[in-house]
Amino acid sequence: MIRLEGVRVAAGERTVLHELDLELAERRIAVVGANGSGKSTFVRLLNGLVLPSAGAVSVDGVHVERHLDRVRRQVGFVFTDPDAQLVMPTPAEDVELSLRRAGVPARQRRARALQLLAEHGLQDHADVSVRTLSSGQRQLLALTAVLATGPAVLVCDEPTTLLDLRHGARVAALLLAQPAQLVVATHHLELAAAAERALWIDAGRVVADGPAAAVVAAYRAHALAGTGGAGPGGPGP
Ligand SMILES: Nc1ncnc2c1ncn2[C@@H]1O[C@H](COP(=O)(O)OP(=O)(O)OP(=O)(O)O)[C@@H](O)[C@H]1O
Repeated sequence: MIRLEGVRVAAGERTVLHELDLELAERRIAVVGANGSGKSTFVRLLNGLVLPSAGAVSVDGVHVERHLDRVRRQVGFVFTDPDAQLVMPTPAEDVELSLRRAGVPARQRRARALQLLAEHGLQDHADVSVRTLSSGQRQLLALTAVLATGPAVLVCDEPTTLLDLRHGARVAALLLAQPAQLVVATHHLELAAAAERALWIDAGRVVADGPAAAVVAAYRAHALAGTGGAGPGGPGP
C-alpha cells in the first residue's frame, strides 16, 4: 500500500503538484496526462527521487523520506532514459549487479543473469558493450535489471517511449504480468487502460481517478478534442 498524505511539491514559487491525499493499493496503476502535467514528479515521489515540499509518502507504512535506503530496496524505478540507470559495461554485468544487490550468491549470478536476459529477448547481447545496444534494447535491459532486484513495487516513468510497436507491446505485457505492484506513468494508452486504476493528472492536480478503462477513455477523448486545461468528463477524483 502506497499512501500520500497532504503531499504537495513546489519548485521555487511554482506548485508542480497540488495537495494529494491518495491510497494506492491496486496491483497495477497507470498515471496519464499531457506533457508537463506532473506525472514524472508524481512517480518520482514514490521512491524519494522527488521529496514532498509538504506532507508525506509511505510505502507499506515506511516513511519514504525518513527511510530512503529501505524504501529503495522495495521500490524499483525504471527511468525514461535507460542511460540514467545502466552503469556497467555489459548487459550481463549490469544484471549481475542487480542480483548482487538482491543478495544472490556470486556463483549463481552469471547463470541467473543470462536466464533473465534470455527471458527479455536479450540473450544475444549479454556480453557486448551496453553502448552498442539500440535505445530500445537499452530500455529493455534497464527494465530487466530492475526486475532482477525483485522489487515489491515497480515504478516506471514512460517505459515504452523508446520502443518500436512490437517491443512496446512486449514491455507492456511484461509489466502487466509481473507480480510486483506496478505504478506506471505512460502515454501508451493501451498499457494504461489495461491497469486496474488510472490517475489522470492535469496541471499538477489529479482530475480523474478510477477504473483505468474509463479514466483513459475520458483522457483520450479530452486530448483528441484538443480543448486544453482540466475538466474530465469521466470519474472524479
Ligand atoms: N525541479 C523543478 N524545477 C522547476 N520546474 C519543475 C521541476 N520539476 C518539475 N517541474 C515542472 O513541473 C511540471 C511537471 O513536470 P513533470 O516532469 O512532472 O511532467 P510530466 O507530466 O512527466 O511531463 P512529460 O509527459 O513531458 O514527461 C513541468 O512544467 C516542469 O517543468
